[in-house]
Amino acid sequence: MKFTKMHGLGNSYIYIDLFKETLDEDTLPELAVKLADKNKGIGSDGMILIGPSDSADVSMRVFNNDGSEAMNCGNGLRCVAKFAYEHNYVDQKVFKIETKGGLVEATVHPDANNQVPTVTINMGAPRLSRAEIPMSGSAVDQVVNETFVLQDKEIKLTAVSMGNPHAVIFTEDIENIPLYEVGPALEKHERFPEWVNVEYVEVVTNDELHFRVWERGTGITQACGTGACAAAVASILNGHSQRGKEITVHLLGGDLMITWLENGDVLMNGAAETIFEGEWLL
Ligand SMILES: N[C@@H](CCC[C@H](N)C(=O)O)C(=O)O
Repeated sequence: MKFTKMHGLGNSYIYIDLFKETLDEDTLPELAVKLADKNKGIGSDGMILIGPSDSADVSMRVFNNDGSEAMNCGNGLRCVAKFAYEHNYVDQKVFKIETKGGLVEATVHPDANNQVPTVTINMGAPRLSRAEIPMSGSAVDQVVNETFVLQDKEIKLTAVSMGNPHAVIFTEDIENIPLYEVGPALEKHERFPEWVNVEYVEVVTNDELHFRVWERGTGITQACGTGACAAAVASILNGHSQRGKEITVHLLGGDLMITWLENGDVLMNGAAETIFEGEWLL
């Protein structure tokens, strides 16, 4: 089986091209775990499948490195867009990608050699009600700076779905956050029936945020694209940032530019890189 390892700001996945490869559905979770293993596999944050779609130009499926399947992946979308354009699976610079969390629109920005260093994804509108996150409690309510008791301590969180669930916690000191304790405890908390990605955000200015993530099904990663979108939306919902204005999110692996447009959609712009291609022999 041929594969390509790609990353978006250090958030790396093993990409399999289902235009060429055939995989048995039952083996996918186990394959993701094996490929992602840094000692016995290739090493990555998970596995992403790129394939044909009935409703869009290409499709993306995402598996975390614990084998769980996610509905969406922002860094993965930019890499899928780059891959699809560079492999001529699309012939336009603007095209649609199907995810389990819905359809998104990709715009690639190719260089003079027709290679794609950066991509903008229109992620669609964030989903903000508890039912859409999902999170227990009154279905229609939004969760903005809500007090949450976690292991007898109070934290304040804002919940945002970008097709996948995020819990955003604001901090005044990003270098001293209890991510290793709060991340796993909140990720699998019973109030999030599908579990949750956990983000800490420090507001630098109204258009600049520092960001750290504990990803559902993976743990700490260098970057999370949907998480950066959720952080920008949460910053606006909490009155720290402005709608319609680009926000630079500083992640461990680099920067993403996020804009929550007045029409409701969220734009994410950032890098996508190919690391290497290879053949999986096991
Ligand atoms: N790294 C991703 C998100 C991957 C899925 C996530 N861990 C989940 O389970 O929802 C991104 O860049 O958005």
